[in-house]
Amino acid sequence: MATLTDAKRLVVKIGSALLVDRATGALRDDWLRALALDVQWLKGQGTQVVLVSSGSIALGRGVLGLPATDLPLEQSQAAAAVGQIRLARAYEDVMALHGITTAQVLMTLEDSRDRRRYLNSRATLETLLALDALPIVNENDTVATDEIRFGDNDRLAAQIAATIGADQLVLLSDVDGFYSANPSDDPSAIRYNVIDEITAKIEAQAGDAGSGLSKGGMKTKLMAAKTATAAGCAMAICHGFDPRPLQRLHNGAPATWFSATLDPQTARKRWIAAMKPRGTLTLDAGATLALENGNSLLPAGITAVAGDFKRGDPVAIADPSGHVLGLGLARYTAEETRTIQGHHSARIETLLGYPGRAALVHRDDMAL
Ligand SMILES: Nc1ncnc2c1ncn2[C@@H]1O[C@H](COP(=O)(O)OP(=O)(O)O)[C@@H](O)[C@H]1O
Ligand SMILES: N[C@@H](CCC(=O)OP(=O)(O)O)C(=O)O
Repeated sequence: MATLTDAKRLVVKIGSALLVDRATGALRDDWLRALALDVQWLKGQGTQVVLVSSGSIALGRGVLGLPATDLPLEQSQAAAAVGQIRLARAYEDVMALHGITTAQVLMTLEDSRDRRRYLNSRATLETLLALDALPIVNENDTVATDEIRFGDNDRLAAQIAATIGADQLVLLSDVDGFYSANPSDDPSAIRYNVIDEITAKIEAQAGDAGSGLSKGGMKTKLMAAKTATAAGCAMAICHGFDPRPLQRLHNGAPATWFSATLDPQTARKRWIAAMKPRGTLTLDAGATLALENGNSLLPAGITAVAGDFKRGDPVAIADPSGHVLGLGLARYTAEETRTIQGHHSARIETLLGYPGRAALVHRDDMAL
């Protein structure tokens, strides 16, 4: 079974009920201060951490004097606008005490559906992690309309975990795991320790959210588990209300773990391999060898470009004899590729008139 400190890359989702006091609508400062200790401890062990934090609507509604009931969309968006700025500030203040730089990342569902935006958000998150910043992600509630929103951060967190190839996702909740029935309605319900496969029986056992502040309940947590585990990321649901929940989990606090059956790299390569190519890049012998040695594909090694593709589209990669080696996601359009093919990466800016990325297909975006 997975343990927390095995994770190289960890995504932690924090539900509204943990951050915001239900009775007063105020931020739970002590809890947040203790969370910073958990983050510092994990980073000290070499784990890269991304937080997905809810709480903007719960915080903002208190400030605006809105009721703690379901709000109309415009009011919840207004509450999110007021709450998000406070939430970001609170994280910044508390993490700065430990020398941790925070970064606010606001996402919409479209950012994960559109491949270009998906690749851009992935590159930004990768860069933030490389620069040792702590990304704090939330849905961009103020602009996301009903049809195009995640609506809950359980699925957003799973999407982020899949996007950055995290190996573990922890959902800090107001319940210590997934039970055979909603434990607040059925005291005889039993908690699962490990779920290897999400069967129809398990799906039938998932209920809605219990508290007025929360959105998802177990239904969205199961959807999150499907997304995460299919991307090679193990997922835990555990109780987050008491201080230092991550250290508690590490020390054996009760939880439900959803197992991942493959690693994130393999999952990503399978995902790419299943795509339909929009064009073909033919390589020279040197580039073919470079790819076989695990390198990215540079424009210099391309001898021919077929098809019409946009940035982020899948393209087939062929050796000099036309034999298809595999698939990759292009970082340039077909037109741009034709302009820079056969040229050294240092000349890209001169040829295109704007700076570009050195690799045409990054090795992480390739399935050979
Ligand atoms: N099978 C189940 N096992 C555990 N909790 C369940 C189950 N079905 C429904 N729930 C409810 O889901 C709640 C947790 O989800 P939610 O309220 O959305 O929390 P969060 O704010 O962490 O997203 C639990 O408190 C419980 O009331
Ligand atoms: N984006 C919303 C969070 C929605 C949500 O999933 O809430 P929760 O069930 O408490 O994790 C907010 O910041 O209020």
